[in-house]
Amino acid sequence: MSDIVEPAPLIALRDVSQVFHTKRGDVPAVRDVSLSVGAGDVLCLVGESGCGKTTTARIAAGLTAPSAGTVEFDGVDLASMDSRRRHEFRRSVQFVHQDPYASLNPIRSIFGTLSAPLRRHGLAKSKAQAWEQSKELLERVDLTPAENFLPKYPHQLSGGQRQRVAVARSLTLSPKLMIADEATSMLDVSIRVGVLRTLTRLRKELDVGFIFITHDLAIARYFGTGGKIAVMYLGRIVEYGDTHEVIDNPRHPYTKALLAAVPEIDPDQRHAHDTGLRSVDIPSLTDLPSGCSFHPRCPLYREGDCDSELPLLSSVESGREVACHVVAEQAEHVDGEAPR
Ligand SMILES: Nc1ncnc2c1ncn2[C@@H]1O[C@H](COP(=O)(O)OP(=O)(O)OP(=O)(O)O)[C@@H](O)[C@H]1O
Repeated sequence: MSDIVEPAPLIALRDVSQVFHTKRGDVPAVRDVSLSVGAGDVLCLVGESGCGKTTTARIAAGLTAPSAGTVEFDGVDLASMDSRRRHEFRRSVQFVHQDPYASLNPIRSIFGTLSAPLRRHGLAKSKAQAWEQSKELLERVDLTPAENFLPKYPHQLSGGQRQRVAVARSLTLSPKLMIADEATSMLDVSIRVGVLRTLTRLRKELDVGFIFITHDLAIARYFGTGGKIAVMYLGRIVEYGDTHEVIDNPRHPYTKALLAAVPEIDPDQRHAHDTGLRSVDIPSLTDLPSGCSFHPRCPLYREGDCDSELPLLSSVESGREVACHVVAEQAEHVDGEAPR
């Protein structure tokens, strides 16, 4: 037996589920999700609105306790952490929200926003030190000359500049894991690219792990280079693998439909707009279809198993997992073929 012990991933969600009890009935927002992110790695979570991306991210950040399953950070179960470890965890995991305007205090200057956590955690001993460190943080996120921005208030900045401040604030406590939830989706396209470039540079420079949530597959492809992607549908992961490989060669019919729905500028590529879906309506989480939740929309639908048996994620090729009866069966046939 080998003595080599694999390091624990930075964060690991194991069989995590989240049910919200509402007047409409129980909403199973996340169902049996398992995923992990290592130090310096990136995982993109993609899928349509309401598929459970934010709930998964909030569970990973310890902002919501899951109804079932466990979350481990650095190998320690969140539920069993003592207050010191929990404090460390809170410092180590930072969330960047979609709307920087809502997440920044309007009556606090940028210096006030950045210096508060530095002073509170004893990282800056004096106002002068806090000023220098805040300046460095703004330079890190390409807001220069930093001293011009520090006295300003959020309303005096553009959307892109505000999001850069939100990113700078998330860096104040030197996190190990950043969770970016649609962090660029509210920005104009031209500004979005600049903020994405900054985030990509930070990812490389700081060696932090990233959970990057987006509904935009082009953005996932750009930011998730060299990382993994998990495609979610109605609370479950339906496809998982290397980001570029999944986007360039999707296997699950839902991932294919998501990619086909991406608008195409080139008129020769217009056929790509045909998603192949049998229905555009997304079923309700309070009244999920039997078997595979995707079966009422699925172009590969097969009566018998798809509408009665839940497909679990299974390996269909090296490094690729797909939750689909038909794709799994096709993969088995390919594997079972006699070598020619
Ligand atoms: N606190 C809550 N109480 C009740 N239902 C909730 C709550 N939070 C989320 N939901 C529901 O859970 C489902 C998943 O929501 P979630 O925000 O995780 O999805 P999402 O993929 O991030 O979508 P979006 O991109 O629109 O934010 C949705 O049906 C949502 O209405």
